[in-house]
This record gives sequence, structure tokens and C-alpha cells, in this order.
Amino acid sequence: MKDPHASFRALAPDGELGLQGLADEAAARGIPVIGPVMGGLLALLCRIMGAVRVLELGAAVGYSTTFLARAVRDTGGIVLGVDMHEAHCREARANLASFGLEESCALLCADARALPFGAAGFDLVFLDVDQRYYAELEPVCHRLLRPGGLLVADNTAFADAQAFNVLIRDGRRWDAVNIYAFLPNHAPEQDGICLARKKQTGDSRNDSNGNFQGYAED
Ligand SMILES: C[S@@+](CC[C@H](N)C(=O)[O-])C[C@H]1O[C@@H](n2cnc3c(N)ncnc32)[C@H](O)[C@@H]1O
Repeated sequence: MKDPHASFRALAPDGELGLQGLADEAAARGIPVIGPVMGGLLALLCRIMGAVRVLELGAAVGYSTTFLARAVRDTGGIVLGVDMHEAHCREARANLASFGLEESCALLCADARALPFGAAGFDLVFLDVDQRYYAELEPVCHRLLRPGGLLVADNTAFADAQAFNVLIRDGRRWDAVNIYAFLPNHAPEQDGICLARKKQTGDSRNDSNGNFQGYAED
């Protein structure tokens, strides 16, 4: 392929499924949103997993929340979007209602580092707050996920995410892949995304050579 960036950009979904206006408005205000490829990936993962309890940390004005809410509407689930800015939560609530998704989501104004619930059993957590907080939020995400649940972290190629990237390599707690990717219309387009599954009892344990060492007990 001569110019993979141009080729893949041309294949990005058109019109962002009715979300182009919201994306443009967010961009004009300096609010980075995940774009249609990352949105499509999140929705796909929710559907593959049959996720019914989804948590989003960093909902902003509801662009990414819309992809998640559309997916969990199909699974009979709900997405809880969290943002520390009350004005963002208000806007996200209104934007999701304008897409007819109020039944599939709830918005909570809170700091992700001080959420008012313990081991909540979420199927999927999407992490997209300020990367300065990622390392602090790694154990929080682990606590909030059910065993076998999936953490998706955006922007892991940012310098501030590096401490998180080191933590997530812990093979006793997570099965993780961290990918440096080209994501058309994502802010920024060249970025890292991490998929990490919370390990559960019965998962096989391997040594550093990949040799089977028995089963994990959590
Ligand atoms: C990059 S924007 C999220 C974009 C959104 N996920 C999308 O694609 O539409 C980051 C958001 O995280 C929020 N935020 C930053 N730090 C936070 C924290 N500690 N707790 C909760 N929200 C936080 C900001 O207010 C901002 O709205």
C-alpha cells in the first residue's frame, strides 16, 4: 500500500453515524473525542462481550458515550458515563437524549479517582480522562471490573500514560495488549490504545518463556 494513512482515512466511516456535528463542535471547543474508528471498536467489543454493565471514565460531552450506549441498547445493558465537570455531564445528558438514548445511559458528575462504589462488577471500563491520572486509576479500574472484564484505555502513547503502561504489563492481574495505532479522525490520529482483560480464577499462569505453571487463583 503506497499511502496507508490516506487509504485508511478514506475507509473511515462516513458521517460518524450522525455524530459529525457533535465531533465538530467538540473540536472547536478544544475537547478531543475518540472519532468513528475508536467508537466503532468500543461498540464492537461491547457487542462481542454481550456487555451489559459498561463504565466510561471521561465522558466529556457524550460523543464516545453515544457509541457505547447504542451498543448496550442492543445488549439490554446500560452505560454509566463519568465526568468531573458538571457542565460536560449536563451536555452529555442532553446530547444522548437527542439521540433517543436516555434509557441506555446515566451520567455521573464525579472525579474518577473517588467513585462512590466498590467492586462494582462492570463488564467493560473505558478509560479516557487526563492521562496524568491513569496510573492512579489502574487499581480502580481493576476493582470495578468483574473477573474476566475488559479495560480499554485510550491515548496510551501519551507521555503521561507511561506509568500506567508499566503497571498494566503485570501479567498476574491483566492480560494486556498495548497498540500504537493509526486511528482516522481520532484526536490525535496516531496514538496508543490498550486492551486489558482482568484475570480470573482458572486462567493459566505461564513463566517468562511461556511455559505453563498452573492456574491462577485470583
Ligand atoms: C478527552 S476528554 C473525553 C472525550 C470523550 N471520551 C469522547 O471521546 O467523547 C476527557 C474528559 O475527562 C474529564 N476528566 C479529566 N480528569 C477526570 C477525572 N479525574 N475524573 C473524571 N473526569 C475527568 C474531562 O473533564 C474531559 O471531559
